[in-house]
Amino acid sequence: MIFQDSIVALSSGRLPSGVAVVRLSGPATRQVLEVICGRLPQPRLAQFGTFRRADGTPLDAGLTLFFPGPNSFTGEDMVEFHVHGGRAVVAAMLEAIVGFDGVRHAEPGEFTRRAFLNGKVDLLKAEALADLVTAETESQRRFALLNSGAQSALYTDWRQRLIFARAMIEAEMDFSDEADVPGAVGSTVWADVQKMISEIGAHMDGYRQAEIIRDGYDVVILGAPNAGKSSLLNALARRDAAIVTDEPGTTRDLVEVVLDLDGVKVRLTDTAGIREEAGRVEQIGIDRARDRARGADLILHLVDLNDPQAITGVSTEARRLMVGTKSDIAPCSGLGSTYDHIISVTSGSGVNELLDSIGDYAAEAAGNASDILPSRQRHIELLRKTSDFMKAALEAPSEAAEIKAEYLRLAADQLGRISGAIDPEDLLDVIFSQFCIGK
Ligand SMILES: Nc1nc2c(c(=O)[nH]1)N(C=O)[C@@H](CNc1ccc(C(=O)N[C@@H](CCC(=O)O)C(=O)O)cc1)CN2
Ligand SMILES: Nc1nc2c(ncn2[C@@H]2O[C@H](COP(=O)(O)OP(=O)(O)OP(=O)(O)O)[C@@H](O)[C@H]2O)c(=O)[nH]1
Repeated sequence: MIFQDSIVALSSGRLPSGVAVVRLSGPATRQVLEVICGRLPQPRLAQFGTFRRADGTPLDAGLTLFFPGPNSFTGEDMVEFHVHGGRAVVAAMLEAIVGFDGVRHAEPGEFTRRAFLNGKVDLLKAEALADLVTAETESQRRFALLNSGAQSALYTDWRQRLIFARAMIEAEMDFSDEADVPGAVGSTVWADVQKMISEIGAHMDGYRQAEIIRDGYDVVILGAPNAGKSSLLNALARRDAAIVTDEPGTTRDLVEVVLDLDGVKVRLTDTAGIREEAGRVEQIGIDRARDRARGADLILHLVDLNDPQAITGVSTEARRLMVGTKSDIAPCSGLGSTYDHIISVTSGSGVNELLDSIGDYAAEAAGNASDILPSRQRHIELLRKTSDFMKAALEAPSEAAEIKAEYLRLAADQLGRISGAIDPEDLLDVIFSQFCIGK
């Protein structure tokens, strides 16, 4: 695809920085290079020199990397100017470059969008690159890197098998008048369609794991007022995120902290202490606590060993750890079997063991980030449609071979939409607007 506009942006991070990378892509690249560097540099070799405006005044001195199209990230002529990372330096470079005819500032994700439109990456890879840029934990990084290739391969394989299945069914239709066509073609084809339905189903089941990697493993601290919930949250977060007092009912709203436990993102939420007689504001907090517990992955149920009190109205499918608190002032007698952990935030006893347990459960739920999983709701919706069309193909009566073949075509098309091979236009704005500028 040939674009008239050239696009420029700062592609490296926040200024000031040691070095900043200004990236330009499009047909104006060569002309800009001839003016700013005074010549066209050798392709794909870093070259040092002075950058100048058209009137010869110097802008900065730095490295240039020229990627002639189509062998570049976008597929167009591209150049990277590696300049000193000062605000004024970058502003002067950008201003000089947008001064050329046909050059404008890039929109978020526009370099990757051009890479997609030029066939350099498919939508799955583009999404994975966005995930790689925003990855904060080790498991997010590994997952995004894996997805930048493996998801495409998996969906392409299914799509090709579906296209093959349809071709076989259509061939069988064309030759059905002839007596000696082997009827066995159909049965192998349908066995493979059945097999793909279960493969896709198993793959979709992994979406929760992908959500945990992306959004975090959801841990909720519950307990009666004064059980020591906020103290534990602060101890695990190693900062004063929640207010601690000896007054029951201190925490009224949800307080959330994000932890990185051995490369897995964990969201830890402190809640209002649950009790029956509460004032209006406190009651709202208690309702929120019960709500939050419903969707949690793990509940830490805290009980003050000196004053054990039940909590009511909590329904959740989450795993629950019973945690006895304030062991430093508790009489130590036969408490072991009721509690999974016994802790004292004051003395620190048991806190690291509890943190290790949370980390183990989170790591188990996130997996080892080596499975190929669907990574967007968009993928799930299209996979579900794929699978529904395949089921419809199987269920249609065998004399309606044409209808069966049509369902297989529809199924294959849904997979084509995931990678952007089919009908991508309506999706592009949604997907690329979530990128950062310069990517
Ligand atoms: N300086 C710099 N570092 C960077 C990037 C960049 O654009 N610039 N990247 C930006 O994301 C990533 C690397 N991704 C890249 C992907 C493709 C090509 C590229 O030139 N592709 C050509 C040639 C491939 C080849 O020689 O094998 C092509 O696809 O035709 C360059 C970088 C991370 N590091
Ligand atoms: N001795 C001792 N006191 C503790 C310990 N943990 C918390 N406390 C005290 O218990 C009181 C209540 O602690 P919080 O952490 O505010 O309890 P909470 O469960 O968040 O209370 P609410 O917000 O009212 O629901 C405070 O005075 C804390 O200092 C502990 O391990 N040992």
